[in-house]
This record gives sequence, C-alpha cells and structure tokens, in this order.
Amino acid sequence: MNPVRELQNHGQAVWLDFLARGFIARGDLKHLVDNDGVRGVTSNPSIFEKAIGSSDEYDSAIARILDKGDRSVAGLYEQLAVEDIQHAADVLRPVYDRLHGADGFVSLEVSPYLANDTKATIVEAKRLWKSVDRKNLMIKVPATPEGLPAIRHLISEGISINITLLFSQKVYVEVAEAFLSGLQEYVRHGGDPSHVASVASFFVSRIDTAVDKQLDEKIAQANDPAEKARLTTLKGRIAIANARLAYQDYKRLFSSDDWKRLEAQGARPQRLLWASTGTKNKDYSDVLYVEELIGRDTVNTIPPATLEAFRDHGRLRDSLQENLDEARQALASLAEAGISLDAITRDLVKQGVQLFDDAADKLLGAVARKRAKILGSAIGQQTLSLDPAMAKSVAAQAEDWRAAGTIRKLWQHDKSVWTGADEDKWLGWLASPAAEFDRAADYEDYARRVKKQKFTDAVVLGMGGSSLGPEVLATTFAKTAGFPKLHVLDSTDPAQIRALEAAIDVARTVFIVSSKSGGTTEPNALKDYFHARVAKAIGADKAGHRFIAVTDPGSSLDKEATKLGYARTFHGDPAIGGRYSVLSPFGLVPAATAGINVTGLLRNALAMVRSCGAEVPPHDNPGVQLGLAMGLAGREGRDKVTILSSRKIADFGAWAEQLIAESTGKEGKGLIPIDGESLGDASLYGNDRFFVDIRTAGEDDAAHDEKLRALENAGHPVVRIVMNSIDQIGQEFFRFEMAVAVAGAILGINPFDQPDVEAAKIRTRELTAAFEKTGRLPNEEPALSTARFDLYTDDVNARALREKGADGDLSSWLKAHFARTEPGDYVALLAYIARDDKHISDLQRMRLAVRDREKVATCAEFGPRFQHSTGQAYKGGPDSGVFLQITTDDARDLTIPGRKISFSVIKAAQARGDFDVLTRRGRRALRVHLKGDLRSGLSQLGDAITGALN
Ligand SMILES: O=C(CO)[C@@H](O)[C@H](O)[C@H](O)[C@H](O)COP(=O)(O)O
Ligand SMILES: O=C[C@H](O)COP(=O)(O)O
Repeated sequence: MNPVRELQNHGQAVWLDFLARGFIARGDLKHLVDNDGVRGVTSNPSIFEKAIGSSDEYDSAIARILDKGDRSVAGLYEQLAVEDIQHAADVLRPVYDRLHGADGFVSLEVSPYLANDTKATIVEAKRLWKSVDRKNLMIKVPATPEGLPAIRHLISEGISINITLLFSQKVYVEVAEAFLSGLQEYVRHGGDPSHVASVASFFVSRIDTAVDKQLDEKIAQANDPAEKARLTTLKGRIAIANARLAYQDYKRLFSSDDWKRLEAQGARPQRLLWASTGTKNKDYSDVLYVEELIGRDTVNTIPPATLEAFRDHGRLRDSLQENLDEARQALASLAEAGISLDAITRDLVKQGVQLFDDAADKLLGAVARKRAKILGSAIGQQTLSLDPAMAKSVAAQAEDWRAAGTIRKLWQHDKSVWTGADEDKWLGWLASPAAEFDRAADYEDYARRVKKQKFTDAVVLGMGGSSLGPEVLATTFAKTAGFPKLHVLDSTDPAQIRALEAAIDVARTVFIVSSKSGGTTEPNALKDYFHARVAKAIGADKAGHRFIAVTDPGSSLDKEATKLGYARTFHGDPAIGGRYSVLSPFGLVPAATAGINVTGLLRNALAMVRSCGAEVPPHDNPGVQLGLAMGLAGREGRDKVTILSSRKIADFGAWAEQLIAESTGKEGKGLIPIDGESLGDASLYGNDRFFVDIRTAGEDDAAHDEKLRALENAGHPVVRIVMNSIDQIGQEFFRFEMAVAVAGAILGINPFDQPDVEAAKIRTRELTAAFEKTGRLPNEEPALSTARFDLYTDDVNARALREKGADGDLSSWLKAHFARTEPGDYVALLAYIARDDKHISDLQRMRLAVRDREKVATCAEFGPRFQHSTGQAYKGGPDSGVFLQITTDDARDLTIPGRKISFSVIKAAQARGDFDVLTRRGRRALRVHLKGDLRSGLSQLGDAITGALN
C-alpha cells in the first residue's frame, strides 16, 4: 500500500502544506486526495508568495479583477487567496462530508502583520471566514501572546481555527486551554460544538535547525571528547522529543473532565498538527519528521517534496509515543548543556512572524508591481534617476523601512514614525480621498445646484492650504460650460483685489470663504469686503446666499456663516492640516463649484492612494520612494527640491511648494522648494539640487528635455513623473503628500506643524494693534533713503552689508547682499505687490539674473501669499536663505467695511512682521521699499540688480 495513504491506518491525517491555482485547476490536488488519501490543505504567506508572487500563473486573474475596477494591493491578494482557498475547500468537501466534518479542512492565515494585535486579528479572521464562506475552512492565527486571546474569542464565536507558529509545550497548553474555554463559551451561548474544528500546528524541523546551531557551537568549544559525543547525540533529536512530549500534554488535556463534558455535547478535540515537517538538514532522513511523529488523532501537514519522498520510501510505525523517557532525558541534557529551549522557542515565534512578514512583503510587492503593470498609464508614471550612491542609500532605507513595517505604522497613525510629538493627530489626509469618494454624490448634487444659479464666476477667498490646491484646479482645468469660472484670491494687495473685482460680475458671483481655522486675517478681511460689495449689488438681505464657507467645525467662520445666512457650510476634518487638505472639502468644494468632475478626480486619486497603501512595501510604493529620495538627498545637502511643472500643470509647483516647505522647513532643517525657475545650462547648478519634473504625456519639450538630460548626466538626481492627463492631478496631490510625510520622517521633524508661521502672524498682529490704537504703524528708520526707494534692515545685517561695500547707492547694497551667498545658499525675492503676469515676469527676470550669475537656487514669491507657504522654511528651515523683500506704497488703498484698518495697512504690517521675524532669526535679509510709480520702481530695481550682479 502507498505509505502516505497508510498513515490513516495509524490514526494520522495527512494534509498538504502547499497550494497553487494551477495545481488545483489541473486536478493535482484531487489526485492526491484520491490516491494518497490527503485530507486537508494548509497555506501560509510563504506558500502564497511562491504561488502568486514568484510566478505569472495569476497574472490573467489579476487583470480580470482589475478590469472590473481598481483594487488595493491587499484586496487583490486577498481575492486571489480567497478564491484559491474556496477551490481547495471544494475539492476537499467530499472528504469533509464523508467524515461528517471530522476532516477535509483548508486553512487560510490572517495577515502576519497582525500577529501582535488581538483586535485586528479578530476582525480579519471574521472577515476571511465570511468571505471564504466554506464549512471546511480553518482560519490560521499565530500563537503569539496577542494571538491567544483572539483564538479564544474566535472559537467562542464558532469559527474553526488552526493555531500556527506553535513551538513550545508551555504555549501549547495555553493554546489548548484557550480552545477549551472558547468552546465552553460557545456552548454556553447555545452553539453546536460539533461544527467547530481546530488544530494546533506544532512546528518541528525549525527547532532542530535552531538547536543544532547552538549544539554545534558548544561542540566546537568542548574540549572533553565525551562531552562532544554527548552533545552530538542530541543533534536532530530535540524537535521530535519536544513534539512527542507535547502529544502527552494533548492526551492529558483531552481526557480531562472539562473536555469530557464538551465531548458529550458533540465537541471534537483540537488535534495536534505537525508543521514545518520538511527536513532542512541534508544529513537527516528526508522523511524524519513524518516517520518519527506517527500517532493517533494527529495531523501532519507535509510539503510536496516530503510527501513524495514518504510515498517512495516512508516506513510506518506508531512512533509518537516511543521512548518518552529518552525524550525527557534529551530535553534535560539540552538544559544541562546550557541551551535554553524556552529561549529558542520564544525566538522562533518572533522569527516565524518575521519570516511570514517578509514573505508577505515579497508577495504584496509582487502583486503591487503586477497591478501597476496592468494599470499602466492609469497611474502616473514615476522614474527616479539617482547616482549609484544615492540609489544605494534609498534602497537601504527602503529595506530598513520594510523590515520595520514603517509604512504600515504610518498608515496606522503611529507617531513614532516621526518625532513622537502629535503627528498621529494630523493624518486624516490618508483616509480623506476614500471618505470623500463615498460622499461624491453630495458634491455632485451641490454642483447641480450651483449650475442652476447660472453664476458667471466663483471666487475662493483663502490662503495657503485653503487656496493653493483650488488654484491648481482653477488653472489646470478649462472652464466647464454652464459653470462659473473659478478664481482664487489670496492677497491683501489692493491692486490685486481690484483686478479680481474688475474681472468678475459681483452680482453673479459665488464666493467661497475658505479657512480651516476660520481666524486667518486675509480671508476674513476679503469676506467682509466682498460681502459689502455683494450687498450693494443685490441687496443686504440676499448677500449671504452668495457665500459658501469651507471651514473646520466650530470655527469663528463656521459661526459667522450661520449668522450671515451663507448658502452652505462645508466642514473640513480637523485631523487634516491645511496643506494636506486639497483632497478634502477645501479642494473639492471649489472643484465642484467649477463643475470639475469630483467623482472622477477622486477615483483617479484613489488609484495613487492604493499604490501608496499600507501594504505596499517601500520598494514598490511610489510616494514612499519619492519621499525617501527627497529626504535622503536633503540630508546630504541636496535640499533644493526644484519642481519643473509643464505648461498644462504649471501651477502644481505652487501647491507642492507649500507642502514641501511648510512641512519640512523647521528646526534649522528641511527642504527648500524651488518653483518656476526655468531650466538653464547644467553649469548653473550647484550640487544642492534635487529635480522633480512633472508633466502630462505628450508634453515633450526638446530644449527642456535636453537640459534635464544634461543635469542627469552631470549626476543630479532627477525624478520624472508623467501623468496620462490632467485628470490624474489628484494622484499627484496624494503622491506628494505621502512623499513629504516620508521625507519628514527621514529628516527627523514633525511634518504637520508650522511653528514659525505663527511667529510672523504674532508680529503682524502687534503691528496692526498698534495701528488700530494710533492710526499709524510704528516708525522705522531706513538704512538708506533716496527719492525712489528706502532700504531697511536690522543693525546686524546693515553692519555686515556696509562692511561688504554697501554705501549710498542701491546697487552697492544689492551687490553686498548677493555677495553673501555661498554655494548651497538660495536667494529669495519676496515681493509684497500684486501677483499678476507682469509682476511675475519682472520677478522671474530678476531671479534668473541672480541664478545665472551667483549660481544659486532662487525663489520668486509674492506676499502675503508665501507667508502661508514657503515662509515657514525661510524662517525655520536651514539658514541658507538670502532674502530680498520688496515693498511699495500702494497707489490706491482699499478700505475694509467696518474696520479702521485698510488692505494696504494690513499688507504693510504683514511685510514688516515677516521681515522682523526673518532678521530676529538672524537671517540675511534686506528690504527695498519702492516709492512712487511701481512699474518704474520695479524696472529700476531690475537694473540695480543687474548692476549689482555685474
Ligand atoms: O502552520 C502550518 C499549518 O497549520 C504550516 O502551513 C506551516 O506554516 C508550515 O508548515 C511551515 O511554515 C513550514 O515551515 P518550514 O518548513 O519553512 O520550516
Ligand atoms: O495653509 C494655511 C493657511 O495659513 C490658511 O489657514 P486657514 O485655512 O486656517 O485659513
């Protein structure tokens, strides 16, 4: 007779420790069931890794699933695994029926990542039990300290459980007790115990591998030949001795009175199952862990090669209860030799979890790659071109993060990923795309209502996180027919406010007042201003209906919106910081107002959320890859993240700028985003750059691409991101959010606070309070005053500049100022003037002149907008900035109804507040205040800069 089949006659069931789709489909499993009498199947993460991860057998199934709609990587794996388990269970169902539920089981393991989490194990086990939906299923749960209560709980709910990663007799007893007590509870609640099956998977060969290693060390150290011989006899015997003694515990536990009572009610014993029964040491028999463990009411789950070997030359005898004294003696000798089996088995549990984690990482990484390949251009493509040393350090960091499960921790809101401050309270952005997608119908309903009102324009009044995302949407998407044109106003500059007002029809405009805190100066002033304008145009009683508020619940704006009868208030999530809020109402309400397809935007974004998911290992996780590269490059001095956005998504950099600067620039560390600096010759760049080129497919620009290639060839890190179309913009929002959170962890800062933004706000409030009191801002002494400009700075800067040759002429001051730049520094122009096309190109000319001459990175920013964005890094980040603030006397001021203070005064206070904080922080800063006509003032400044640089 076939020895495998014959094991049945010794009361032992043979299960197969293997599973694969083709193996079942081809009928190979059925063949083993029919011919070898195989009565069960076990699976584990390593088995699925081999089946799914290391073959292409599942590729068509993955494509078929994705064809019906995108899935998370874990979801994809789970669907494949559940299908395989169902198929195997169906093959074994006749065995189960024939044996009246005594055997014929297939096991599916909960995620190894949950091994130390009781609650999550219970939730997942129940979910898997339900989705496989087969009576002959067992859910595998590891015998970790946290697994034990889960095992008891699941049994008490009538779920059949296979307890895995069991190595020690002591833990085995606990497992059996958990089973008994769980089953008692199930019966107490009226359950029929005959439906509940359980096995305790006691691992064997791994024990010998670990013990033999220690024995070999002792043998090598021993001088006495007799001692050497004694130790040698223990090799290859401990695992079997341990298992045999565990079986004695089994017999005792399952003959107790407690058990007998349960048995009388139909309960079936929890059988011991021998796992890890493939021989690892080639010096031992290839069927050692089968032949030596044959006994009644046990199971051996055997890997295919061992099964074949046993079929070929296995010998049968009732071995399990042989030589028990010898077994005890062997364990005692081991202890005498100073080897602790307890310690070894404890380690083996930990290692076992880690091995399954590793297998799961490998498996999920492979599934992630397969998903990405099948989805192709449906996900924005990212390539990292890094020099070998940086590529190596990114790979090493990715491996550290993989082994430590850092991405999972990040998704689980574990603040230890960062500084352990309060980062856990700011992670709402991880879940918001999915939550908002579920609410998409509400946005669509809202959009329909907006459409009906036939507004010509919609204006977002907000700053930073409340304005930059909407601005990307407003400038990236064309106006939708029938919907208002979307504008964003994030300035206190009177000319800019007037220009916006002139561009809209106030009587037919909807205003979106957007402020998370509700307390931000600019949107509040703008709201009052436009409320009065609308009231004048359509009547005070109707004005409120033209306003929408987007704010966090309970804010002052929330209350005011109710008081003023706003048409609607959308609440943000207080667990999302402003710069992370674009895929929440702060971006989505403006999008819906403008008729942008919110459902499509979010559906697209979710593809990237999945690509960056908790289960996608760092090597295959695009957001994490980008973040590790940015963070590690930054740590090595390549901290100028130069964003090159193509024409169609030109504004993306302005959003990314805030995210990067405000998140990372603090405690003297951080990344300095460089936006809008067009590419130049490779010789213009220092080795402080990190380039990110982002575009939509087909937006190739030969001249730009050639320069980028030159930079790449010169060894600069270059990341290329190609979106299939602008519809994928939501993906990039999420990719960058994840990347910046990751970079923050690498830099060792809290990426969710903005300590230095507050400092400027406080100083501004002091100045405006002084104005409210006295009717003017406090006096200030210029370092130099001429008919066309005044120069201001603090004493320290003034002294330093004079020492460098600054005298009575603007160019000399600028020359001295720029001369302070060192390699690795950046120069930032901070202009408190209207942000319009002309001024943008004026600043661009100036910055490029500085870049080309000084060969440093440059920023061209408008105040007060940048104060809510890059301002954080300028003040709190690395002390590598050289700042030139540009202010002016506004030709025409603009009053704010009901307030003493005007827009011009607010802007002046903001500029001074900002400048004061810069100088108080010891930054290199100079302010040039242009007098008289702004255009000619800017032109003279431009000339002075050129003069200074030459
Ligand atoms: O736990 C069970 C069955 O319940 C098995 O599937 C178990 O995971 C396997 O036997 C082991 O993982 C295989 O271990 P090894 O041969 O790699 O040492
Ligand atoms: O990025 C944030 C800005 O400082 C605006 O904040 P807010 O949304 O609370 O008005």
